[in-house]
Amino acid sequence: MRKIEHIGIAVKSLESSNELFGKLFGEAHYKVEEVASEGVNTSFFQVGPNKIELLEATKPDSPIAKFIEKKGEGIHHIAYDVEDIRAEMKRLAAEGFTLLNEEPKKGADNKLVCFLHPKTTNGVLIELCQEIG
Ligand SMILES: CC[C@@H](C(=O)O)C(=O)SCCNC(=O)CCNC(=O)[C@H](O)C(C)(C)COP(=O)(O)OP(=O)(O)OC[C@H]1O[C@@H](n2cnc3c(N)ncnc32)[C@H](O)[C@@H]1OP(=O)(O)O
Ligand SMILES: [Co+2]
Repeated sequence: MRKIEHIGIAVKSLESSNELFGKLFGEAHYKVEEVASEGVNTSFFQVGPNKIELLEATKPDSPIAKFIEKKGEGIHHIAYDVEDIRAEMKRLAAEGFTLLNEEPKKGADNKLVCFLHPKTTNGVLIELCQEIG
């Protein structure tokens, strides 16, 4: 893993959170993207070298809707940039981590992604991201 690619934050309303985080960071989000396969609307902020992803549920069975119902709004996952996602998935599976998808899937912002079950990572949902070249 090379660096943190983004931190994902679950929010109830993308519109009001875009305003809030825009004020916080002193700069507006640079992108909004729906990822229908995940049941989410996302927006992205660049804060110096760091990227923040806000996530709003688009359907009741979205992971974000379920997370907010149980834990409320807040940090939902940490995503790490990897060079070769398939190699990293193979390495982590061999180390005993539970992968939530067997094949990389299309994420937001031009990435292939894979998630690790938080039960195997001390309660933190981890996302692997590889830039689609
Ligand atoms: C926009 C695309 C992409 C990107 O490009 O960046 C994204 O970031 S998409 C983000 C949304 N997608 C996902 O989160 C996909 C991966 N998540 C899942 O597959 C599921 O959410 C899950 C982690 C397997 C949990 O699903 P499920 O078992 O159906 O839900 P429960 O609500 O029953 O939770 C079980 C258990 O897990 C705990 N949990 C759930 N989410 C998280 C989390 N984000 N961080 C930490 N823990 C989490 C939940 O609290 C339950 O624990 P217990 O109550 O103790 O059993
Ligand atoms: Co993410």
